[in-house]
Formats: sequence, structure tokens, C-alpha cells
Amino acid sequence: MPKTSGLARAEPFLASERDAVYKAIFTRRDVRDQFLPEPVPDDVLKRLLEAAHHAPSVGFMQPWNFITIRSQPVRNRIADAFGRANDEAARMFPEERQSDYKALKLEGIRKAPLNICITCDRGRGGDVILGKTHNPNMDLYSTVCAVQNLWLAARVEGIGMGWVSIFHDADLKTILGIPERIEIVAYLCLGYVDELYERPELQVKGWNRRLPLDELIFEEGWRGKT
Ligand SMILES: Cc1cc2c(cc1C)N(C[C@H](O)[C@H](O)[C@H](O)COP(=O)(O)O)c1[nH]c(=O)[nH]c(=O)c1N2
Repeated sequence: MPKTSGLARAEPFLASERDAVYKAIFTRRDVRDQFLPEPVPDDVLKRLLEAAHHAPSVGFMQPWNFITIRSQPVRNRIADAFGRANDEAARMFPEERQSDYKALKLEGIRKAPLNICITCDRGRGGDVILGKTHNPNMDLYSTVCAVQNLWLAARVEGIGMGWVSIFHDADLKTILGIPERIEIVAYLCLGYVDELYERPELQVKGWNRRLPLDELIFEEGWRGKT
């Protein structure tokens, strides 16, 4: 059998397909509180994880694992770990911002029926990895690409997702039995939603605003503050 090149035609998407992709990008939100209790069916979860697993990765290393958590007692323990870390976090902000910080809802661990912890196995594939030879963090960046694929796929399915990063990793590792050598990249809360903020919740609540894109683009070299 003749060897094929493996290449296929790369047509631009039809207008409606293109609009759907941008719609997913622009209407994706970080969700903390709008979760409905309906479980995420296994076949839908499989689609989401396939989307995550099709993310790009350095040297095609695919360093991720996906720990799915539905158990309420486990989620309760994780929510308690969040609560401890969040109290510490609140104290790190200037005094005048602490009450605003405490008023923010920053997780949906108990409310979201499905939680997923995405990890990075930094040793997968051996010591020398194509593309990671000069920047060892590339495996972590690859894993973040998987998170974003999952986030966009969830939006398309009518599922909201929230990233929770206010933890001591050691707490998550103990609760989930994650080996020491494995890095935690993301702890995510997922569930169906029937409402989403039109703009980032942190903007709606006056915590931060979207920066003007023009200020972030430098042509031909660094033009910002040194
Ligand atoms: C790496 C990382 C870590 C976190 C987040 C995001 C990312 C990328 N975000 C969500 C973040 O606040 C949100 O993405 C921005 O406010 C922008 O809002 P939208 O995602 O556009 O809704 C987030 N949100 C939250 O409520 N608790 C958290 O601990 C975190 N942690």
C-alpha cells in the first residue's frame, strides 16, 4: 500500500462554524455559583476529556492525568482545604481590599456535581523531551492547554467550569492520594448552568477590568515599561 502524506485539506471553517468557535471563546466564563445539581453524564464527560486530551503538548508528551471527583464527602474535605487557604489569602491583601475579597465567591466545590483535578506527570516520556530541552516548564504549559480545551468544550455542552487555585497543593495531594512527583495544575468545578455572566464576574463585581488589547500589542519588540 502506498504511504500517504498524512496531510488533508485545511479549508477555513464555514461562517457558521467559525462563529460558533468564537462564541465559545467569548462566552466562556469562570463559574463559581451558577451550577445546577444535575449530574454530568458519562458520555458527555468523555467528550470533554477527549477535547482536553487533544490539546497540544510539548514533544507530544501528553503529560496530563484527569482525576474525576463526584463524591460529596471528598468534595467536602477539599472545600474545607480551600476555606483554610482562602482565609490565609484574604490576609495577604491590603487591609482596604480584604472585605471586598471576602465578599467574592471563589469556588463551587460543593455545589458543582463534578470536580476534576488535572495533573502533570513531569517525568512522562523520559528525561529528554523534544521542545522541553531548554525550558523545563513546557510540560506545565502543555497541561494548561488541556485545561483550556476542556473549558471551551464545557461551554459548548452548556456546562460551566470554574478553576480553583486557592489551596495548599499538599492538602489536595493528601486528599486525592496524588504521588509527590506529580504536579497539580488545575482543580476544576463543573456542572450544567442555565445562566452565565456576560462579562467576567470579577469585572462585574468591580475587582478588575479587561485591559485594552491595543496596550498589550508591541510590534517588532518590547515597547512597554522596562
Ligand atoms: C490559572 C487560573 C487560576 C484561577 C482562575 C483562572 C486561571 C486561568 N480563576 C478564574 C479567573 O478569575 C477568571 O478566569 C477571570 O476572572 C476572567 O473571567 P472569565 O474566565 O472570563 O469569566 C479563578 N477564579 C476563582 O474564583 N478562584 C480561583 O481560585 C481562580 N483561580
